[in-house]
Amino acid sequence: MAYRWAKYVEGPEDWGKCVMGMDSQVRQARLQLEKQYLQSMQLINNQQQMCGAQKHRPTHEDDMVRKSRGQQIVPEPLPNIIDTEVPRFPKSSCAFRQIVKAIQANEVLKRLGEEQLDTVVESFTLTQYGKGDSVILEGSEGNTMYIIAEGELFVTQHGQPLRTLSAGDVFGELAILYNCKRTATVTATTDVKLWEIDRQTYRTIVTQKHKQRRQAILGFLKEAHTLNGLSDTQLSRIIDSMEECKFHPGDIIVQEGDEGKSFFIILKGEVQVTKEVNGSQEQIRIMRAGEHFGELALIRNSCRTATCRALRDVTCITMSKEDFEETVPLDTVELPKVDLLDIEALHLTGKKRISFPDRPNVAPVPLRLQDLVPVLYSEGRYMGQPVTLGTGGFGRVELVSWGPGKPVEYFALKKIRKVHIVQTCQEEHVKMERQVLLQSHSPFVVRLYETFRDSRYVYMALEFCEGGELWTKLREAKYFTEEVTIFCTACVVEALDYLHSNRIVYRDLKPENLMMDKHGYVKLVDFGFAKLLPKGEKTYSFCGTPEYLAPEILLNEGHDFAVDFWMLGILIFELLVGRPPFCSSDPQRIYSRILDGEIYFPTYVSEAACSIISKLCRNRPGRRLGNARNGIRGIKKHRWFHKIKWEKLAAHQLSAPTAWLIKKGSPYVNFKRYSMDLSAEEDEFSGWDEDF
Ligand SMILES: Nc1ncnc2c1ncn2[C@@H]1O[C@H](COP(=O)(O)OP(=O)(O)OP(=O)(O)O)[C@@H](O)[C@H]1O
Ligand SMILES: Nc1nc2c(ncn2[C@@H]2O[C@@H]3COP(=O)(O)O[C@H]3[C@H]2O)c(=O)[nH]1
Ligand SMILES: Nc1nc2c(ncn2[C@@H]2O[C@@H]3COP(=O)(O)O[C@H]3[C@H]2O)c(=O)[nH]1
Repeated sequence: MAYRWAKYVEGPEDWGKCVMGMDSQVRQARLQLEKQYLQSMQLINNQQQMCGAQKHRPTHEDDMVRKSRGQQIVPEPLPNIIDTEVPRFPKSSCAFRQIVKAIQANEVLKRLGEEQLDTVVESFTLTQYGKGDSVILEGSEGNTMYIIAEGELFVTQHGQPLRTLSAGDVFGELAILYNCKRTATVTATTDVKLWEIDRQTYRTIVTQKHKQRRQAILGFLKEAHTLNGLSDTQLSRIIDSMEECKFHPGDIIVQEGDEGKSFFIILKGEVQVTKEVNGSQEQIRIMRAGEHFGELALIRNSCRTATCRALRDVTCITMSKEDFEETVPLDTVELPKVDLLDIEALHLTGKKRISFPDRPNVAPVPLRLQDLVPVLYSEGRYMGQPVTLGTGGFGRVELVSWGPGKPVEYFALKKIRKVHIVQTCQEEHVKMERQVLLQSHSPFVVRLYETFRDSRYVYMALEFCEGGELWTKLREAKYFTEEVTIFCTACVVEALDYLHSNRIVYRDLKPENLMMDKHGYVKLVDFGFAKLLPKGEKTYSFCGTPEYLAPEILLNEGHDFAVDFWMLGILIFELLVGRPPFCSSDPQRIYSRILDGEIYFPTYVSEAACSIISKLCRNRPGRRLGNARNGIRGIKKHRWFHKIKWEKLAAHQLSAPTAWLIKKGSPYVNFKRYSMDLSAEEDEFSGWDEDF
């Protein structure tokens, strides 16, 4: 289908949140935004023209639907990386510059902060290969990234020549982010010298630096008397909303008499504070790293009371008044004695937050593996073979029911190959999946009745979602109507609400992980990446599906519940459009687009949908809808969801607009057909699975 694309600019109520930095710049940027907004609204309404910069218009490749399932990036166990000392290797300034230049030419790595960059560069080691040596073999697992110091190499794929690489070129760069398979072979055509760095070293540096920086900023915020009394969780949210800005010597950051719109914390450099006395500027003080300014006008709702000027190169983190208010209400700034988020949570639970229908998380009678029998295909080419509902790298999910003489009741039996789990070091994740699912009692989360084990498999007896996968339905329909999308994602919001209030972050939202019951209600399945996360803490594992990864995961900044809101925004987009907003056959391009953060919408997408997606997919996690002080209620109250009666949805009292997607017939009619699994599985006796 051919349609036009537009870049959405958040509406007037969001303008203050769109722009950070100096007040005078804010005013200019607002005018610009206002102009763009009016233009884009006109264009969206007319559905006639492109808005935004033409040169960024999505290419033909972007326009294609996602035909294959998103490849999961499995969290990698990296024990104690955070506490490890990274090796450093002194380099000549010429070598240093060569490495910096190569990094800065890379779409993802160029976003490293100054301190991270220096340490990363120092950690590269020099290695040599002879003419004819293969440095990378297509299909092998990658752990190292290279920059060519001297010599030439040749790239081939499936035996076909691709290109020549020479001094300064980077290759094998994806391996620095995660454990991926090499996509091409790289062979030295001369003797070569290469700079190399492995993933563990890179991640250790980046993660350590982010942690140190976060700790330092938290320390500064705790010192700020105006924020005295805010909890660590609130301060952490403030950090998640703040952006870095730089000023040159002489720049006026805050002008006396101007309207105050943001406040600043100095990370580096010196800021002079002056006040006008009898027509001339009198210095009041010099402020340095750790001190903050610009809060007075913000709190008093008055004009700036002094001028603040950069004395040398200054780096600050800054936050707008609107963001500050969204994170922590201003009227509580001076005297919050208790954790507001706790009060909010109490208030919510007291208000009979979710009234689930009475569905205990247990099967009618105790389940035993020997009581379950496979359901067999009753027609077609697989007639008489066991019904497989789905497969994954782990094994498969089969349809089973009680044995003869019992009432007909179906279960989905997930069989996980133990050898595979041990080989890929996924024991902890499978255990976590079991723990989270057994503890979850929500109609929007697939129920786990019982788990079993034998010498080859661990088993999960799951509630059978007979409506099938949303992914398959989406491929059949190409894209969903707004009504269907609203309903599906409302179910997801309920699931996230439930999980987050139980401190569980999901981390793998996508249509492939959503299934429907027979009425068309949507449930989350596949909790392989779910994690219990204490309040205010971050987790650092790199995992998810490329198109759905949040910027903070890509940047190894540490992430928390806000990644689920980002992924919700991507999901809404994919359901409405048929493909995610950041899409390419080349993962590097996906990542660079995610980090650029510009979303282009086909013009048929409603303004309300553009608005909610843009708010969920804000780059800074602290600024995302769902992560502000109203929590997930902020999402539920968004106008895009105005037709959803949340209490009725929770009680399954709404008729699902998805019902027409579900075929009637055999219990497996909504599933693809699979032939029988004939592979011989190995035994595994290490005992990691004794809880199953
Ligand atoms: N409760 C269920 N009811 C019906 N079918 C199911 C159920 N759970 C899983 N399936 C089917 O099995 C497939 C694989 O299940 P699941 O996603 O849980 O496994 P996974 O290993 O975690 O998969 P992947 O390797 O894709 O991550 C699903 O895509 C779906 O088709
Ligand atoms: N797939 C592919 N890789 C290329 C190309 N040109 C250079 N390379 C590099 O070859 C490398 C092979 O291993 P990786 O997949 O890790 O990373 C790949 C790229 O860095 C190209 O055109 N295609
Ligand atoms: N008025 C005043 N502002 C100061 C002083 N020292 C630092 N500042 C900072 O200068 C800032 C100017 O902008 P604001 O009035 O928003 O907030 C002010 C304070 O954060 C001082 O002695 N007087």
